[in-house]
Amino acid sequence: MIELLKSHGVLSYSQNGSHFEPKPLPPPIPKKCDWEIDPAELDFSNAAMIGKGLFGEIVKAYWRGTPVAVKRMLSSLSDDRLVM
Ligand SMILES: Nc1ncnc2c1ncn2[C@@H]1O[C@H](COP(=O)(O)OP(=O)(O)OP(=O)(O)O)[C@@H](O)[C@H]1O
Repeated sequence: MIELLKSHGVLSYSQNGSHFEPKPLPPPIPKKCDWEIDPAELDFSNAAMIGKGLFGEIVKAYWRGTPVAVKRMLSSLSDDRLVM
């Protein structure tokens, strides 16, 4: 088992080289993902509704000049007590 863990790089030598120990965990993933956009960059000046679902409406807006579909939660559902 030790050999298997070593071969997968899960174990490494301790600092003084006397024994193997688990590798330190990588740093946590940052909260803001790189695919997350800043809502302030959405341009709704020529927005048009293009669809509606149970929880929200879909509007065509622009992000950095690119047309995008934005789902906006229905205001009737925006009360925290109703959001699951
Ligand atoms: N990316 C998109 N581009 C164009 N139209 C879209 C896009 N996403 C949704 N729509 C339109 O909006 C309608 C509703 O989409 P939505 O994702 O809200 O549906 P839903 O999954 O049924 O909704 P809900 O999860 O709120 O019940 C779609 O049927 C479609 O006509």
